[in-house]
Amino acid sequence: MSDSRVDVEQPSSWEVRWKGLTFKVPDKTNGQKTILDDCSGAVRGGQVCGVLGPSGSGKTTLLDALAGRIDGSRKGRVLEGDIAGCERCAYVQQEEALVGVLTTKETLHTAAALVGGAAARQRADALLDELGLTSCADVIVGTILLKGLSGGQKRRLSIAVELVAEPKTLLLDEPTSGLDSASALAVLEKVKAVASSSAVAVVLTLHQPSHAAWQTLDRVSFMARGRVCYFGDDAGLKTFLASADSPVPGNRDVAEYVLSLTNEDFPGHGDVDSIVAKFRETREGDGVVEGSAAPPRRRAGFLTRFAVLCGRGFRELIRDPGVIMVRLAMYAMLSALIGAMYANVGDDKDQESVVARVSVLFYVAAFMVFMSVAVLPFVMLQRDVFVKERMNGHYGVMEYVLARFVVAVPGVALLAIVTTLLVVFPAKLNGPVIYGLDLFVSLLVAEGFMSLVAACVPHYIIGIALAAGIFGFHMLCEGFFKVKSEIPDYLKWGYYIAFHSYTFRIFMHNEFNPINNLDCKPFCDGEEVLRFYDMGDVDVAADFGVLIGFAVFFQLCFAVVLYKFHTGRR
Ligand SMILES: Nc1ncnc2c1ncn2[C@@H]1O[C@H](COP(=O)(O)OP(=O)(O)OP(=O)(O)O)[C@@H](O)[C@H]1O
Repeated sequence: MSDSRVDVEQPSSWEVRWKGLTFKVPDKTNGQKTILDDCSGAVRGGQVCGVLGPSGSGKTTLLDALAGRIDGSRKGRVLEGDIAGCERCAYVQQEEALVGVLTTKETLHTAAALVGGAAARQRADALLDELGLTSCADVIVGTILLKGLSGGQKRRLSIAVELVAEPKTLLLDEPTSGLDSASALAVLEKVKAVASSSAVAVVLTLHQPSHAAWQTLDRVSFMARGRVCYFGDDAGLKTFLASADSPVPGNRDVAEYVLSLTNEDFPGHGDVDSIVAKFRETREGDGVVEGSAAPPRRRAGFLTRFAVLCGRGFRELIRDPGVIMVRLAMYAMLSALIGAMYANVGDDKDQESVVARVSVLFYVAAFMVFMSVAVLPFVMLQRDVFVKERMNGHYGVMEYVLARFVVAVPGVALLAIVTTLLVVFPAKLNGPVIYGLDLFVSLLVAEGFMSLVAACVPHYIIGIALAAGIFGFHMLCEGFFKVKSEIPDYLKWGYYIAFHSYTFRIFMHNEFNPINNLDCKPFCDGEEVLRFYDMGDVDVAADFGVLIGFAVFFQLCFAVVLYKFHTGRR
């Protein structure tokens, strides 16, 4: 499909054109299911084309195909046809993917900063006005807890965000779904105005347009079971229907009539096969247009994009501190309880004290790191915004992953500091600095691991179950329940791949290495305790190196998974 895009000549005055689009997927019962069947159409810059049809008729799939978001290389699939004029297109999908804590103006200014240049910022300000968002410029988009923009305002903001980069073609999937008729009309009227003023070709899907909404459309395409029943303008539609022996009754709304005529799910529909056959005799969109390709989308440099993403991430963290605050409260509460339960244990030199110190260190290495699972739903929530922005060319994977990492560092540092203060000092353990650093690096590793899991699973419940299982295995292997030499050979790899092992080793060395004398039977000093736990050979610097290696490895894997699998292509 991608190669075939060059086969169609490019338009001079801007035009998006598709010809013979066919998409088939494997199907268990029939061998193959046709989702799009020889669909064609053309929309000029400044025009708005509405794609209508019953549910499941292939409207969204058509937009996906135009946006290049269908993976035709998957086994058993067929994707054929030619597309021109979508090289610089923006796609606004049905589900909004916006950052909830940013205001309307900030959202547009962030989009402008990612494009780069003063002109983009001016355009963002102009779009505020053009899309009727001035009155809500300082209102936040809205989160689960904080009410923000209305549905219609969010829809217009999503569109405005994409228009900042001056696309030539704008694809909108169901821009009016879930809106009342006045809001739906407002969205369509604004889109129509921007299309005219910026000469953007707009293709949008609609379900049941009101009469006023219908008037905003320059072109319409009716679809049924993946086939085009009609493509053209309003006047041509009536003529065509009359020629296809299905004239529009005088008392019927034309859009409503055609939708009932082509909806084969319910009784009373027309002969769709013959309407499609009739249209194919005379259809539009099969011609060839001449012209030149659009220049590529403008984008700020890598460092600017990285800085913008960092800025946005920190702003999110500060404005919506709920997640980090809940985590902080949990760490502080558990740490205070550990500190209280094991108060002054470091003053004692007996066997009980040795057992107690090892227990505290194991608990913190295992459970405090395990609590990083809380990161998972948060990463998954951000995933939709990432995919949308990446697909529309706002930024790439590397700057996104780097910025997420940088934004996570202060929160993780805070968790490590609070835990260290509330555990090490009341329990009078040794080496608070190394202890805190060990916990800090381990929590960063765990954050990276959880980000990777979040990128790999379709639902957070699966992710939490998976992470809990892996962390459980790590705890089992980290050298507490069974020391390294006692772990069966066939499971010894678990000790090495469990990053908890290195966290625990550093804790143990930090605690027991400085102890020169102990007042208990099996151990006369800290060295002996370490040897007992098979940790006589611990090299703290090397183990820190391994932990840092894990942190880098998980972030790289996270980037690779995002790059390969979160493309927005389906
Ligand atoms: N990759 C795919 N594999 C299997 N079936 C698919 C695939 N993509 C789309 N379909 C099927 O093709 C049909 C058309 O889907 P599409 O989402 O394009 O319809 P639609 O007209 O946008 O529907 P709605 O108005 O309800 O959103 C549906 O039956 C859908 O299940």
